Amino acid sequence: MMRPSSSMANMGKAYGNLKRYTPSRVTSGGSLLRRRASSANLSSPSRSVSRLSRRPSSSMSSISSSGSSSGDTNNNNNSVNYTGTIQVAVRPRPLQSSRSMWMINPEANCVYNRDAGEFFYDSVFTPEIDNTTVYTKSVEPVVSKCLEGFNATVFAYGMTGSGKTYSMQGNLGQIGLIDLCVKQIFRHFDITSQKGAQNKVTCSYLEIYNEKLYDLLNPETGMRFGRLSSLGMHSSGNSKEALRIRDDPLYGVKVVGLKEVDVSNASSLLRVIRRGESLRTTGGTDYNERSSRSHAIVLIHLFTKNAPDSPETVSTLCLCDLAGSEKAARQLERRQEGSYINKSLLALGTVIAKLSQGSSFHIPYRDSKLTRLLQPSLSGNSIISVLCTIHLSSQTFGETVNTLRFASRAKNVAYNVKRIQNVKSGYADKYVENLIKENEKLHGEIKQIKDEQVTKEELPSSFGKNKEQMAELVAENKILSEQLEHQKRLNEETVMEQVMNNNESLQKLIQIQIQYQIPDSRFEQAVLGLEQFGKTTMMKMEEMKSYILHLEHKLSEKEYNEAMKGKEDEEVAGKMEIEQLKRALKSKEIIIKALKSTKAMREMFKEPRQINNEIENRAAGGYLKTIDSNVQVP
Ligand SMILES: Nc1ncnc2c1ncn2[C@@H]1O[C@H](COP(=O)(O)OP(=O)(O)OP(=O)(O)O)[C@@H](O)[C@H]1O
Repeated sequence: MMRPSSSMANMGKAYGNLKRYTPSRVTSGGSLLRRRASSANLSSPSRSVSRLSRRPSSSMSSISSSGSSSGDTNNNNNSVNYTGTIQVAVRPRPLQSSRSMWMINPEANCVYNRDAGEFFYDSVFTPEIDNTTVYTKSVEPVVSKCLEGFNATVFAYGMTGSGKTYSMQGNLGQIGLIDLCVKQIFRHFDITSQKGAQNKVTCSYLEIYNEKLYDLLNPETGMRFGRLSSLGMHSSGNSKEALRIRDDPLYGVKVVGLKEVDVSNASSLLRVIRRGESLRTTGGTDYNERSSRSHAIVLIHLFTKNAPDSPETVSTLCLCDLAGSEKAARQLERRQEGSYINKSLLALGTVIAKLSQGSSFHIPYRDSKLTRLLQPSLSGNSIISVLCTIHLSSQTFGETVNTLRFASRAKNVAYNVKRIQNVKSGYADKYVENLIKENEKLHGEIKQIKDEQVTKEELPSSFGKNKEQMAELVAENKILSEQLEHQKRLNEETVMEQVMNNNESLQKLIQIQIQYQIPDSRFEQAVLGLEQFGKTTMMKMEEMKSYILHLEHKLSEKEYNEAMKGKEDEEVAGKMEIEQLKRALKSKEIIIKALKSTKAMREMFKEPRQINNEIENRAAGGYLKTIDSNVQVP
């Protein structure tokens, strides 16, 4: 925790008393380069100048006195450039107690803390300063430039409860910066219209709530929102219609369907803005009873023609009251909102940091809706003034340091704004030409998306179906193969049955032969054939045993059951098959038994035959020899 030094004990009273400074650790010098992205203003004609621009020297950083204008390099006499860096002002909110951790010196435009160091800006205000003073010093010059035809952006940045809304919107006793802008614009137009100028003003108002864009001037969503609000459901924001952002060939970024209201004077513009403000999402937090839960952006479009035949100047004044960064709130809804707010502010911080470093790499504008919307302004196509509001208490030390660092980085971001005047000839053509191109591009994109959808939706699904069918076929094929195999075995079984019958007959014959001791070579051959058959049968039985095991195993397998799903009949058939095979095995065991007995009989038969042979050999000499030599014992 930071501890104020004794010399700082009375710092609350010491605003403006800081006399000596050391070089800032935080405030960067003016040697930074940054690459200007191809840019276009949110609601003004595209100015896609892409070049490296060096941060102007300090003398150039004041718009009112030193902003430099130079002739446009594209030889368009109607185009003028304005170069500078973001103007940064710091405004502390008055402290409840008299103790402050910070020293403020408005003469030196410095904020100081012993631990955090010194921070220098274009303007540093004391806490008691009013909105009008803030306006005169840091906003009025920007609006003046906007009235000359340059795009301008003013935004308030700071932690929750630090005074952003108080500054931008004001309160009952304090006129806000937005109102002061409106007054300045119409004061100027009143004067110029008396000199024959034609002016037109339109206004849009939107908020970014939980990373969604809502039109604060849309009566439909407004009414719906109002009704829900009266029911105490306003803060969900889900009922409101979210708007989309899209790239625009002419304006760089465009909010699709955002209402643009024509206003003829200051009071009607202020009425419109009040209406939008009333619809903005707010809620109570630990730091602020009426905390803004969204980033609110007012867009005032100015169209000026100094004479009926002179070109029209178009510029946009973008006024943003950002939601404040905050620590995790107790309430779930506040926490969720806070997380969106913090993420978008982080994205803004990252973009500002990259721009201030002169990064020529990718600037992550698309990381949040806020940076996406502010892209045309931040990418150098708008004069920017940032009002950073801070707390001076010790509890908010970390947040204050973060805000001051953000402010220091913003100070280094340069812009090179081009004023374009709508010359009758050429501009309209260019506009139409751009629209045609955009239209063609969109057609192409739609076609591509459709094609992709066809590919995504049809091919994979048909492929999926094929895959399913394939799996089914494989399973069916397996089942059919098994059935075929089964049939073959059944056939073999039938054959074997016949053989068994034959065997029985043969056995009978053998018995007769043994009984009557009839020497006959046919018996010999028959016995040998039976032996051979027995061997084959044994082999087949082994095969069948393993086949039965295989089938039983398969039946227990999940995959097999899956394939058999819905085919209970087949499952029953499988079981029957096993039963049949078991029966066949039993029969074959009987055959083997029979064959064994046949063999035994043969042995028995052989002995008397040998005896007989010997007798007969002796008697008839070699008769059976010929027969024996023909017999091949396996
Ligand atoms: N400079 C100031 N002078 C007097 N009162 C102030 C000042 N700044 C802020 N306040 C008061 O502090 C309270 C919070 O201010 P405000 O609502 O403007 O904060 P905020 O930064 O907009 O907060 P959030 O981000 O939560 O919306 C308000 O009651 C406001 O009147």
